Amino acid sequence: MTGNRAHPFEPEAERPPHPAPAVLARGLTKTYGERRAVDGIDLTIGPGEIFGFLGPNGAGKSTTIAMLCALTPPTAGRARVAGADVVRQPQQVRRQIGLLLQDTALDADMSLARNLYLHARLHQLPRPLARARTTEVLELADLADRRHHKVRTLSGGMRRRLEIARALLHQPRVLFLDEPTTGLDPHARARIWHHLTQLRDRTGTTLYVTTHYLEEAEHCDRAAVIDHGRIVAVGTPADLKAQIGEDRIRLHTDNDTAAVAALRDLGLRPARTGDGLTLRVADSARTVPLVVAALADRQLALRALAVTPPTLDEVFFHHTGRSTDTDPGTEPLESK
Ligand SMILES: Nc1ncnc2c1ncn2[C@@H]1O[C@H](COP(=O)(O)OP(=O)(O)OP(=O)(O)O)[C@@H](O)[C@H]1O
Repeated sequence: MTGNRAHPFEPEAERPPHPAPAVLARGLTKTYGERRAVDGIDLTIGPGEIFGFLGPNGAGKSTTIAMLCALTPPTAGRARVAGADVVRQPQQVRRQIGLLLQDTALDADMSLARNLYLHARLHQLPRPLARARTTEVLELADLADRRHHKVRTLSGGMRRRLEIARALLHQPRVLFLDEPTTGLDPHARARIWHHLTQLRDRTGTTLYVTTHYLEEAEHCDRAAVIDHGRIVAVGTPADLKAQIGEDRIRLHTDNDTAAVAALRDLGLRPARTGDGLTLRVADSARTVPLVVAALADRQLALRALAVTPPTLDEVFFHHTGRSTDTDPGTEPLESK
């Protein structure tokens, strides 16, 4: 967490003149009956940060967004978004945020420009400003040359860029995007992330992005992992990986059964994978030479050896006990 101030909930006038965090939450909680959908989360997100919010279905992502967007009040705890308190200043919060939900409706038979202009007018932008902002956000979305095309002619990725553009019409300081890449193919997903990064660089907008594609945390400045309403890990992608600090060594020998015994003698816990053995170790640079020497001692021929750093999926698994990884898996031999 960054940028904590001593008195984050002081009234506006008494606050120091430096920019407020884009999002600040302390002990934010939402209960439905007995169920704690969000259970005391703390967040500090800096202006212009791209912040990822990762978690499985039902973890509490949407409820957190709803509280931060002043759409539902917290049961306990406090939050400020763009400097405004979500309970005491909900209108101010709503004016300063953009929200892109998954089922955002665009009129497919209307032109891109018309969709945007009408949306701007709906949100009370005066006509000249609505026209100017329509042109500006079409340029930001890299869709200016299609302004008169009908929405139905767009690809899925372009459509998503148009939806993002629409959420930017009123120049929000913080844009919340709920699963913006869901339903897109990998190429289109990569383009959306490229687009989001450019957008942040050009406008300074803070982006708060939920995703269940774990590899997408790599595009974020920082990400949090939420499970059962609690944040179980937060940091840069590198921090998150370092928190579990385990490299994976995959190896294959001419006699893996004998290799298992050799590795256990070194105090390691090899697991069988489809085509060989896998080890998880804190320090692969130190372990690999020991492994190679131990195998050589037993005259076992090493056919292959590869070291991979932990993936974000492994971070998630480490913290939640669940995984979206389709990897054939590494069952410890002891459990067989
Ligand atoms: N209005 C509600 N009434 C009762 N329980 C709710 C309500 N809204 C959410 N919940 C419960 O709170 C928990 C968190 O839900 P939430 O929708 O925030 O999770 P999520 O991480 O956004 O999941 P998903 O990706 O499936 O939307 C879930 O157990 C859900 O069933």
